[in-house]
Amino acid sequence: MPVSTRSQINNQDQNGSNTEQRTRNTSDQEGTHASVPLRNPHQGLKEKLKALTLLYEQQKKASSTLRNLSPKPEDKRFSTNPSVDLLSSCRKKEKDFEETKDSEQDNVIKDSKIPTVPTLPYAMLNSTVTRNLQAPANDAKENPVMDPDRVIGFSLCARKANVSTTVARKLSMESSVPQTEPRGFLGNENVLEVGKLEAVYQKNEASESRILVFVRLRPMFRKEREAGLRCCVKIVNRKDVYLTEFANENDYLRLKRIRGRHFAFDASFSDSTSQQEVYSTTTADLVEAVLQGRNGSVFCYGATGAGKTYTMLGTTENPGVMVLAIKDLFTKVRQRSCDGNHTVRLSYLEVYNETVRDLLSPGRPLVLREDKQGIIAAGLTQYRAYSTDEVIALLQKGNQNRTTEPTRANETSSRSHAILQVVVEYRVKDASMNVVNRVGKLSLIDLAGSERALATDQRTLRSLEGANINRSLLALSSCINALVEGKKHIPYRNSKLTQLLKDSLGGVCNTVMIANISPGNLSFGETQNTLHWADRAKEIRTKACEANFQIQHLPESETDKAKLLLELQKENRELRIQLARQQQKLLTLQVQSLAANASSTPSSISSLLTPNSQTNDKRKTRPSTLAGNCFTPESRKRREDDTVRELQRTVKTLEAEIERMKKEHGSQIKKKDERIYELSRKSVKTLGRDSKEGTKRVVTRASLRPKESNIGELKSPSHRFKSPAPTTKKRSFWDITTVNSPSMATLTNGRKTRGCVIAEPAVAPSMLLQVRTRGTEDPNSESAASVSCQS
Ligand SMILES: Nc1ncnc2c1ncn2[C@@H]1O[C@H](COP(=O)(O)OP(=O)(O)OP(=O)(O)O)[C@@H](O)[C@H]1O
Repeated sequence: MPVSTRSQINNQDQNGSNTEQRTRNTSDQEGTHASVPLRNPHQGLKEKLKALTLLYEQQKKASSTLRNLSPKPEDKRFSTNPSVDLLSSCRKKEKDFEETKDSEQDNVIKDSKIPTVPTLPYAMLNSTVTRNLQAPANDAKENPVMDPDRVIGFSLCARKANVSTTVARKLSMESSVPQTEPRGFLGNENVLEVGKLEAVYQKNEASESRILVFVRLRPMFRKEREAGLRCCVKIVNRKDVYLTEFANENDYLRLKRIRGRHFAFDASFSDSTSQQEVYSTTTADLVEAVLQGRNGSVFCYGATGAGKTYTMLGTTENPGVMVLAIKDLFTKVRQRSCDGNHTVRLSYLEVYNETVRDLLSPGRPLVLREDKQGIIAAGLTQYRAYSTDEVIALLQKGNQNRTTEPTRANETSSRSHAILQVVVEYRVKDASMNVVNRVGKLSLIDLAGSERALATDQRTLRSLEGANINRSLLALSSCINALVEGKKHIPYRNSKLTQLLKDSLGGVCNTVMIANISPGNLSFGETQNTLHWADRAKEIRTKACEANFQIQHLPESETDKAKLLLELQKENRELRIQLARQQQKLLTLQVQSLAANASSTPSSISSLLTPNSQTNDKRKTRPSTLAGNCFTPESRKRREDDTVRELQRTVKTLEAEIERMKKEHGSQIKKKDERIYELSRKSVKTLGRDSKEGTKRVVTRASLRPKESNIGELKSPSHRFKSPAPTTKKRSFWDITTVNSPSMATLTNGRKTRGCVIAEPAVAPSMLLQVRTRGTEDPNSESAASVSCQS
């Protein structure tokens, strides 16, 4: 029985073997010629074997090409066998690729939209091992292939890495990275541009938001190095994380086996990255967004001892994200305080063994409630903070209250999840006097470490804590899973932690996750776990984060009041300015009038007082002197003093004059009274005689007074009923002066103003002076006295 058929032979023919062709022809010929000899029944199998051998040799060639690539010295720690140093081979491939940028690889990348650097070596490997490419994606994650070259196993992981990288890159590139960017990842452009992340945030704000995921590798401790631990994590290009699993030393069969995985994140920080760099790449933009009324969350996730607390809190010398964010926040608030009122309030709580506790004022456990703002811890203290120092003091106080215990894995292990919440409220009045209220909330979360019971402690309390920590982290991972899968129900209620993180994960929030990992190969399991969840978290989409604006429309009456208040304040300001101007003017006028008085008053007064023309002449020169030395401070003061002295002298003279006149007046009145008395006596005698003649006449003192028709018209009624003596006494100096003035006839009311007196021509000596002169001449002269008395 012929085993092989024509079709089989044809198939083999397609493989192109001349020998086979010849054999087939021979057999055909043999077949056509009468007696068909019996074929060897194993012939077909042999041919098959040949073809397979050929294929095998081809594959072997391809893998030997890879093996020939020499490893770089710094990568040796990743490999027990230099010939299979995966990372170094990848590097070499990358380098080769750089040199032949325009080669077919570009086309592959273009077609498949696979980023260049990390994918290239794997792409090549994948093309070599086509079978692996067809493997289902799910298997690819952890699919060590036991192959003589062992590289294939990594290539499978790498294929998955390609997938994840593609997802990550797509997300990043969608928003910020230009399409030509992949080449930039090749070594030269290692520096991660923070601006790109800003663009991601902006994109997030615009439509949908996704969680940004960062990875931070902690440095290896000396203790770990001394214990012979090897570093299983390598960070390349500030984005890609290569995780290598070394075989167990006791597993002799798999001693040379290496498994690995590749991950890509928004940014990955190596063990030498500074705290400031971590802060500015991950959180600085969130702080800015919070000030604009958006919510932001940063949480650290990772195994115990991986550096979460170090990243969030840091040390005194190297403060962490919490401290740097608060500092930045206050700096920005101070810069903007001129255009509104900012209020910063903060609270600090921990979730320990599924109970929520206030770290700033410890007491009874708090109850979580859901209201319009989301989940809140009822009774949580909110401190109003005014400065960074105050916040740092509060943080220290809170940390003292936080539960930490030494475990086998970490000497200062945090046994609780700590959440620092900073609420920034910004109030400002817009043009229409409405109060605009913006509220932004920043949550900074330091999670407790996920751990294995063995890694920490076996004691009861510690294991209980560990179980609770793990339970809440498990709940967190369930939520992440549900969110990634787009499920309707997200099991937030499974733990207190997820309830508190509800806003950050699925709410209206910009969220950042920092996955902390340890470098030691002993922590491979935890590191892989952390990276797995971090990779998953990248796919979580939160709701578009819009600014929390609240506009409070004031009632009309309030608006009117506010407007009125503003108007009044404006008016008040203007009036104050006017007043200041007027006061200045007044001061100038006073100075001028003082100067004018200094020049005119003494001369006029003295002209009134002294008829001496010499004195007048002397004084008349003053104005010219004043005009000459126009207000030099010394001369002005001197002149003012002179004026004052002169005025004082004049006043004294006038007072003396008045006294003298009073005396004279008194004596004249006395004389008059005596005369009246005499006259009345005489008239009584005459009356006596008249009565004898039959006529009765009543004589009063007033009737005896001389007629005062010329001035009596304007006398007050009291004048009529008072005795002459007091009336005369009451008359003032000015009345005397005016009455005696010769120009009196020209005055309407018989009264002169003070100005008129001063304006009296100096040449006409006043009556007062005449009186004095006459008085001096003949003080007892009756006629003179009577004239003055009449006045
Ligand atoms: N980037 C780093 N640079 C220097 N030291 C670090 C770094 N990260 C962590 N460490 C150190 O590692 C130790 C453990 O870190 P840390 O306490 O932050 O871990 P953790 O993840 O918070 O652990 P746990 O979950 O148990 O609280 C600390 O002594 C810390 O100072």
